[in-house]
Amino acid sequence: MMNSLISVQEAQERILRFFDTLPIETIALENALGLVLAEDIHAPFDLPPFTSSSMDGFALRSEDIRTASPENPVTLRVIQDIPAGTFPNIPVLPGEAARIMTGAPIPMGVDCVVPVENTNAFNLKGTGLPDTVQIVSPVAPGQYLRPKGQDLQTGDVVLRAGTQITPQDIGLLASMGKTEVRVYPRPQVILFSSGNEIVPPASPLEPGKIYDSNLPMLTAMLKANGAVAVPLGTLRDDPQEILKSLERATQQKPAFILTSAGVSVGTYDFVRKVVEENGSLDFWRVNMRPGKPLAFGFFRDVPFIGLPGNPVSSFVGFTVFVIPVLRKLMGFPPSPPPTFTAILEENVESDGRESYLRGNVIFTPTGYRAHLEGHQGSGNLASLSKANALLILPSGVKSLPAGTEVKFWFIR
Ligand SMILES: Nc1nc2c(c(=O)[nH]1)N[C@H]1C(S)=C(S)[C@@H](COP(=O)(O)OP(=O)(O)OC[C@H]3O[C@@H](n4cnc5c(N)ncnc54)[C@H](O)[C@@H]3O)O[C@H]1N2
Ligand code: MOO
Repeated sequence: MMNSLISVQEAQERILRFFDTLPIETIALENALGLVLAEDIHAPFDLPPFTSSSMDGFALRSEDIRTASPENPVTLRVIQDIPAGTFPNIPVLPGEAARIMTGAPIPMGVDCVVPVENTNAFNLKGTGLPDTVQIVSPVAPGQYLRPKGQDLQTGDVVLRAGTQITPQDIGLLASMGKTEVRVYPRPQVILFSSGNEIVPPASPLEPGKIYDSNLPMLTAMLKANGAVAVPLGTLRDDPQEILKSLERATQQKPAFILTSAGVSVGTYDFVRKVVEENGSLDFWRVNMRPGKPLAFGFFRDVPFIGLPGNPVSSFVGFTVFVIPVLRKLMGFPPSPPPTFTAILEENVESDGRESYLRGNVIFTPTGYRAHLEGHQGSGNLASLSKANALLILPSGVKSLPAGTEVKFWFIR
């Protein structure tokens, strides 16, 4: 068999060049979490929209209470009650005060609010409006007011195109009355597992069969990265069935088709063959460990990514190749995943392929320290589940001694 491995970087580039950002869509704000904004957002009005009190207390003229002290309190006439949600129409004149609650608009004529703690009406809960109030200390003009437009002024840029929408952004957009935003939408990805030995977790486990871990794992990885996953079950090792299933998948016009297994050199590895005969195969082997038999091409005119069947290989292949594709489709700028450096606590060996080893990294006062986590066989999901990082050995490196630096990505 001819050895035609391409590097991880070349494989990434060869895949990414066939993808573009998806056409912009307007979607409901509640569905926008995690998506990338495709428009600048300007404040449609000032925020806060009116000057309000920041304390429960009394709104008044600061000059009226300049001399107030516990020994010589100033008594003012209480002329109105301003609960939050109302709008006051009566101005406050010299010698007068309005009872006001946090968030309520201030009336005309006042320039400050005195918190209840500085009055003789310390507990306002459930009390009727008093005729007078005694103020026991002065406050400066402007105190305990939240001025109109303090946070944002009409027309200010609130969020820039390219921002990934967070829960706090959703809160901010809602505070401006927004119900929809223009975003790069979620790509729809159709995925299959494959292999005659694979059965779905609900069914009885007969001899020679194993439960399908890849379809649920890859579905979850797609969702975790913002895509709409459409898992369509397991392809049997039968070229006709694989062909029919892939044809059905193309009718849904997915961003791409993702499969696990059936891409290696086994007698019954038909997935790659069906793609090759009904489209084109760009490459199918990468100089990496695990995850070498990774296939990329087109089935008809739909991009196809075939991940290796070994569950850890599938996980690593998804992390290295599928996440960048999703990010590009969803309008993220091209950038490598956050990469950190740790000191190895043990010797680490590989075979010279670019390697992604399961590790555990802890933070210490002198920086991150890393050790391998469990058996590195690419079928072993328990060690992957236990690991919190993938330790990355560059291509050509067969060993790294304890005490040297290793690059890593967090995976939990
Ligand atoms: N002669 C060679 N044999 C193999 C090579 C090779 O270069 N020469 N590469 C090995 C490597 S590395 C990998 S990775 C696998 C990949 O093979 P396939 O992608 O064709 O996958 P299968 O052979 O069908 O399955 C591999 C392994 O994974 C299990 N599997 C498959 N699907 C699932 C699933 N949905 N859930 C859980 N486990 C799954 C399957 O039962 C096999 O044990 O090929 C090596 N062989
Ligand atoms: O590449 Mo295989 O993925 O080493 O297990």
